[in-house]
Amino acid sequence: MTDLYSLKNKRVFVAGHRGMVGSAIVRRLKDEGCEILTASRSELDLRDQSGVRRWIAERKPDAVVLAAAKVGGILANDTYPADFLYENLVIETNVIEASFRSEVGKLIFLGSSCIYPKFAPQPIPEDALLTGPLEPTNEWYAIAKIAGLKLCQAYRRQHGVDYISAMPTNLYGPGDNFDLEKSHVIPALMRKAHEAKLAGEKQLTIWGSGTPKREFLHVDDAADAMVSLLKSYSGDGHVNVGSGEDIAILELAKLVASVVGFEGEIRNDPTKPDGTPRKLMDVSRLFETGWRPKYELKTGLEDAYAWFREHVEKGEARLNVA
Ligand SMILES: NC(=O)c1ccc[n+]([C@@H]2O[C@H](COP(=O)([O-])OP(=O)(O)OC[C@H]3O[C@@H](n4cnc5c(N)ncnc54)[C@H](OP(=O)(O)O)[C@@H]3O)[C@@H](O)[C@H]2O)c1
Ligand SMILES: C[C@@H]1O[C@H](OP(=O)(O)OP(=O)(O)OC[C@H]2O[C@@H](n3cnc4c(=O)[nH]c(N)nc43)[C@H](O)[C@@H]2O)[C@@H](O)[C@H](O)[C@@H]1O
Repeated sequence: MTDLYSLKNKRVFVAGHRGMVGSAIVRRLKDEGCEILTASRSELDLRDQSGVRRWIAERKPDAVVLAAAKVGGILANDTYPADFLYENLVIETNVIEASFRSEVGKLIFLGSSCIYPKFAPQPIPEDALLTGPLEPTNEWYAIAKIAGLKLCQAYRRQHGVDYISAMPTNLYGPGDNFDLEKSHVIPALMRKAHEAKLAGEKQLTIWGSGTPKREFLHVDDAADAMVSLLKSYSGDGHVNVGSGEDIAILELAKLVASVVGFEGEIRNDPTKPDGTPRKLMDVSRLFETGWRPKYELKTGLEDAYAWFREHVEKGEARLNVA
């Protein structure tokens, strides 16, 4: 990738620095020689418009990474539609507008692969956006994320600012949310397999039919891609960020079980939703820059499980989230 924007000696605000993605971006940015600005939620609630305007005006970052959001898996998205739509809309509008007011030159907004239609062509190219109905379990979150990427595009077109958007696929890794009801599939299955192994249980239950396919990316690879885009991408269109490979949920469950060392039976719970049948993104726009992920799924899962075991023993893993 050719660098167009240097982060050296820049002041970079990472919104959401305590989350899985934000903390990975902070780790990755340490190689860039920049000053990293952060604010905990108690210091700055990103839903507070005047607070966000004031905080950004006082700190004057050069660049902003917008990795703060209300995030959850399929059931959380389906259960709390108002929270997922309202909180995400307000966080992104506050941060993007306040950044523009304070003359922040560069901003990267993080969306999600759920922005695409439920039955989009596979692999999903960036131009599949707004070509069909969304997956009902996460349409609220998807609409907020579409608004966020459109807001970046609108500020770019009207005001000429260099605000870009990345759409990451399903992510996993250190710092994930392991709440059994509100998490994504990998942390949920990892915790279920770990607890079943410790308890000597003979069965583990996965949600839905096990047939949906998903694409996964280790969060450190995602953070590396985001920082690469921040330095080298300056386009009007959003960029898919993924591994380019997908796997059926039942196969994923078997892989997680083998990484954890759970040898029992895997059962289905058909009362839980499957969600979209397949969500593999076309990552050629990103791969054309030369960027590639470093983790294979199995080695990424081993890394994530090593992190989980260490932190669950110390009481530092997120097992119950609000
Ligand atoms: N995880 C995935 O599979 C995935 C996939 C695609 C895209 N993404 C995107 O990546 C970004 C980060 O996701 P993540 O997985 O890192 O989620 P996460 O672990 O839940 O982190 C979200 C972060 O946002 C912060 N936050 C939320 N509401 C806030 C508020 N009102 N004020 C201040 N801070 C607030 C949280 O603060 P607290 O620590 O105080 O709660 C947390 O630090 C999101 O934009 C998400 O859409 C994630
Ligand atoms: C990246 C995120 O993807 C999310 O969709 P989505 O891929 O279905 O998110 P997940 O919650 O990871 O679920 C992926 C698939 O795994 C199945 N699954 C099996 N067992 C489990 C389990 O124990 N927990 C969970 N959570 N799933 C499980 C689930 O039914 C679904 O088919 C969106 O709701 C968000 O908006 C976001 O975009």
